Amino acid sequence: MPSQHILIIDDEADIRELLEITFSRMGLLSRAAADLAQARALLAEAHFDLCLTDLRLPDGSGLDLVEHVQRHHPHLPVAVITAHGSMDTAIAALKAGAFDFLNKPIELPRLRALIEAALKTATPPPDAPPGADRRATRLLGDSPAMDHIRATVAKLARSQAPVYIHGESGTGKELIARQIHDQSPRRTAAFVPVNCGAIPAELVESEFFGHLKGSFTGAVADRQGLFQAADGGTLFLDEVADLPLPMQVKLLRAIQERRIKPVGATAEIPVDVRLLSATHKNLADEVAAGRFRQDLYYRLNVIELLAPPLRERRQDIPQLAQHILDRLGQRGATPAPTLSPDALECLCRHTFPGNVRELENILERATALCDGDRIQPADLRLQQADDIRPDAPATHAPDDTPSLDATSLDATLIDHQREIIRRALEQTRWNKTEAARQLGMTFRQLRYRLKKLGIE
Ligand SMILES: Nc1ncnc2c1ncn2[C@@H]1O[C@H](COP(=O)(O)OP(=O)(O)OP(=O)(O)O)[C@@H](O)[C@H]1O
Repeated sequence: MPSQHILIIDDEADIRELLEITFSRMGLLSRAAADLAQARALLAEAHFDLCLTDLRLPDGSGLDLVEHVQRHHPHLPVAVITAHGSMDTAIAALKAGAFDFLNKPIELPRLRALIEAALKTATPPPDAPPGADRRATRLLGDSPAMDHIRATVAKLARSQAPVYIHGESGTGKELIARQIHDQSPRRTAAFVPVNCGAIPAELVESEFFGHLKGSFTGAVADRQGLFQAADGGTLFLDEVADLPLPMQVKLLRAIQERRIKPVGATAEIPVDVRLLSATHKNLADEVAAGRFRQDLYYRLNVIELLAPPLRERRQDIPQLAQHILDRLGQRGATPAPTLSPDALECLCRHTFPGNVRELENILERATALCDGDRIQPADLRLQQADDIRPDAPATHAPDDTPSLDATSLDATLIDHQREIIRRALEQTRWNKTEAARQLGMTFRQLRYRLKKLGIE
């Protein structure tokens, strides 16, 4: 990469020299500035591919430079050098838009990894390797909220900062995380999603960090953990609020040190992983309740992104519905039916407690149930679906369960409800609180419905 230029900003001459020598060994050109004023002047006169700045400078802070670059050279990545252990300043720099940070004393392998990653962000990301699995759908939607999310995703893809995505279930948090990865220079390495709530507490450490053969009963062979699987790529911690407290401590350490220790190993292994996390819970409340460590919260929540509920961006519904129907058509033997204008209007009025995932379920069911090639309002079964809305009043106390009246609720729908609820229960290993959440209803409403449908 002989033509790439790096701007070094540090007031200590020997650090400038060390960096210049390192870069020239990497085949990179560099120029150095001793303070902010010199740096600004150099930025105005020459083109750079990366800035590396100390935070404490004689005429201001490296954060001022991060802000200056954000404003005047928004595509130029800036990394900051921070004093060892000063995590607060590192986080402030990431929030201000720094691409990444480097602790003093500078470790050369880490410096090289940072430079390589930064220079990749400065050039357009390569195409995915042939045969790569392009699972992720595009983020669809015409609403200003989705425009904002797409623009933010494009910006965040250029940074290494941890991003915390929150929003109701089914709003597209995982899809957003995939998009950040897919648009980032890490896209040729793995995107590894993990549902933190689904791993038994006693196996979490081994799942995350791997283990050596014989390190515990059942460890019959060496096994790589999720951090190693995501090395060079992105680890997506879904439902991060469900991580057991002892594991939270270990995760924090792994993030800060950028090293992990497999269970049973004596030596640590360096890892280069970008962390994205999500939960439908309010993580700040979890911290206040003592269920989530504040220091880890602070470390994961460097940049926060909200996935808004579908009812707040109803104008996205037609495009999403069309996309879902097209996909169903590609999967099935016959083309998917189309929505009648009335059916579309009904969808646009629905509240979607289960968000886009609920829209997918409604359309899949309607495709199976409709006559001919047109979905009519009745095929959507929205009345009944609204019946299980979280905000729908719980009209029946669990103990005055009404008898099933086949005339008011047709048999197909009952079977369907039974199947949806049973699937949710199986997915959550019969955790009713979690199943109720996934279904977008209260625990009381689920209990009532279980009785009514005779599931126990
Ligand atoms: N903007 C969107 N464009 C296209 N598809 C979307 C969009 N948002 C969500 N989806 C689709 O909706 C489904 C649910 O999305 P996803 O799994 O990302 O939600 P989530 O918020 O992570 O849910 P949970 O909190 O339950 O894990 C997926 O099939 C996803 O592809």
